Amino acid sequence: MALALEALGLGRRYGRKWALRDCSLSLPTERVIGLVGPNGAGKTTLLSLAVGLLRPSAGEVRVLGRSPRAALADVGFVAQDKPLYRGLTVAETLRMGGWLNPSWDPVLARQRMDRAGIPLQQKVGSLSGGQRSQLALAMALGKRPKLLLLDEPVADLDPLARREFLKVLMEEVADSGVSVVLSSHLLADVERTCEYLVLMSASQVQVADDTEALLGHHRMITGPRAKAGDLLADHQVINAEYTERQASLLVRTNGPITDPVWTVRPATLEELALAYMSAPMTGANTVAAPSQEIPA
Ligand SMILES: Nc1ncnc2c1ncn2[C@@H]1O[C@H](COP(=O)(O)OP(=O)(O)OP(=O)(O)O)[C@@H](O)[C@H]1O
Repeated sequence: MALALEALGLGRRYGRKWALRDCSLSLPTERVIGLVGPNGAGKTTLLSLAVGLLRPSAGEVRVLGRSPRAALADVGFVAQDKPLYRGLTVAETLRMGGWLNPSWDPVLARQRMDRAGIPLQQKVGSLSGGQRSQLALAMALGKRPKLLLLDEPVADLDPLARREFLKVLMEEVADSGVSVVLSSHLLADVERTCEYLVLMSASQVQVADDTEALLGHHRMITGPRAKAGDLLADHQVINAEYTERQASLLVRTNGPITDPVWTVRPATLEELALAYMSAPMTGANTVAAPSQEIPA
């Protein structure tokens, strides 16, 4: 089966600055995939390359096994700024969705508006930011796409609307098998919704894997700072924090940690994301283990 999104050495440069570099990814279908990273990490750039709004400066991206242009009819995209015609009513906007998309599902799009309590006769220009987001999402879902790319779709929804929207997304994945890639800064939402995670920072993908597998491979470890060197030798330390006597380390384990001086517990997704996002980079898509020296 074709992948939802495949990138090979993908990069995009503005002048001399790389917005995205050395990005190689194989994202599976029929999942909700979270794209997480700090401001300026390259998330929007990756999504824009995937829908053909940007051309790569290096490498290649394929969407549903095709070029972005060839896959466009099967891709729903909601851009961060959710562009809509302010002079149209909600009903006119939905009708336009029908004219533009052969696979348009008017019932689904209208249901989304009903569930969000948005009147069909209201002008788009007079909707609140959150209501405009709901409409943009209804337009993307109404297209009945095979792949939905959503750039911070829930950022300006209230908590109830956010929960409702994420529930709808998960239902859509279960019912229609749509694949979803969504960027978000809201780690709690990502933890609840996403079965697969792509962590980005400094214009590079740092790690991409099943959320469960990622959580299974990482541990939070605390113990005596003086013994931290032993761990650095055997496991990949993603992030380390030290007090005078104590070390708190997030590690990617290479096996069980049996030394009783260490307190070992599973990492939360938030700890994992923050650790990778703040880890220094050594090269393409790799995470540097911190220096083998324990800072004084
Ligand atoms: N049109 C542009 N011209 C020059 N630099 C750009 C342009 N668009 C993006 N960049 C730069 O590329 C880098 C990646 O930006 P991008 O918008 O992809 O980040 P992001 O992860 O989506 O950030 P955010 O979470 O803030 O939306 C940033 O350093 C940004 O300043």
